[in-house]
Formats: sequence, structure tokens, C-alpha cells
Amino acid sequence: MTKQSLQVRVLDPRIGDTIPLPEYATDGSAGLDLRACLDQPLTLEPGQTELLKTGLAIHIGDPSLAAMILPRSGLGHKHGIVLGNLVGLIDSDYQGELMVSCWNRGKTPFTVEAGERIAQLVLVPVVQAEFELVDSFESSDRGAGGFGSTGKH
Ligand SMILES: O=c1ccn([C@H]2C[C@H](O)[C@@H](COP(=O)(O)OP(=O)(O)OP(=O)(O)O)O2)c(=O)[nH]1
Repeated sequence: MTKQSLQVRVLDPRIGDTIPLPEYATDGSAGLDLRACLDQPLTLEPGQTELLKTGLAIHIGDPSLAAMILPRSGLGHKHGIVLGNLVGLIDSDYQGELMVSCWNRGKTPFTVEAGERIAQLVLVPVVQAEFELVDSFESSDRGAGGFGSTGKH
């Protein structure tokens, strides 16, 4: 499998030392685990949202690519720790620190430890649209029917 080269800057000396660089957990993993680059453990109370540093910057560079920050399933399902922005979109020209908005949507406090895996980063292909203004569309099977128009729900 061909891998996409990705420029990464380490912004905190602990990355690559006490906090591992992001890595794919298995050969088939789609996401790179992002870790919390914290000075001390941080307790998120129920309903609380905090923007957490990762200590890393990436520059994707190619506008036909982007990256998405997605929640980790176990953290979200078992502990209610998801993303305050639901999904983070990293533009190909962004060069700042990767930040993770952590939201405790659960009912109990959750403590994030320094170096803990808090989210995952997925590289995705992007096609930019160029508008072609038209007065009407060619007819299609669905037409303008949306939101449950094909069945009961
Ligand atoms: O979870 C996230 C989401 C975004 N970003 C960075 C990368 C992205 O390229 C930049 C801007 O994100 P976005 O365009 O979603 O933010 P905005 O609120 O629309 O602000 P802007 O005016 O900066 O576009 O912030 C993160 O580090 N983490």
C-alpha cells in the first residue's frame, strides 16, 4: 500500500519521548491516534468542553487532501468523551497546532491523563467544487424529496 507523506512539526519536547508520535494501531487502521499533550491530568466535568493541545502541527499542503479529527469509539461510547465540534476538519493549508475539542457529554467526571489517546486523525480525499449556475436540473428519481421521503422514516 502506498502511504501519503505528511509534514509534521513537533511543538512539545515530550512528543516522541514520553508521549509517542501518532501511529496507526494496526496495518488496517484508518486513523492515527492523537494524544493529549497536557502538563497535568485534566478532569472534564459532565457537560464541560475543553480545547486540548496535541503538541503537533501538520501541513498537508495538497488541496486534494484534508484531515478529519474524529472521536475514539470506546471513549465516546463508554465514557461520553466526544468532540465539542463533533468533527474537526483540518484544511490542507493549516499549519497551526492540531487542537482537539473534548466534550464530556456523559454523566460522570472523566480525567484525561497526559499522553492519553483522545481522538483520531484520518486523511481524506477532497474535491473542490466549481459552481456551474443553472436555472433547473435534469430530472432525477429522487427529485427534491428529502428527509424520509423514500419510506416510513
Ligand atoms: O478540531 C479541530 C478543527 C480545526 N482545527 C484547525 C485546523 C483547521 O484548518 C482550522 C480552522 O478550522 P475551521 O475552518 O473548522 O474553523 P472555523 O471556526 O470555521 O474558523 P476559520 O475562520 O479559522 O476557518 O483549525 C483544529 O486544530 N482542530
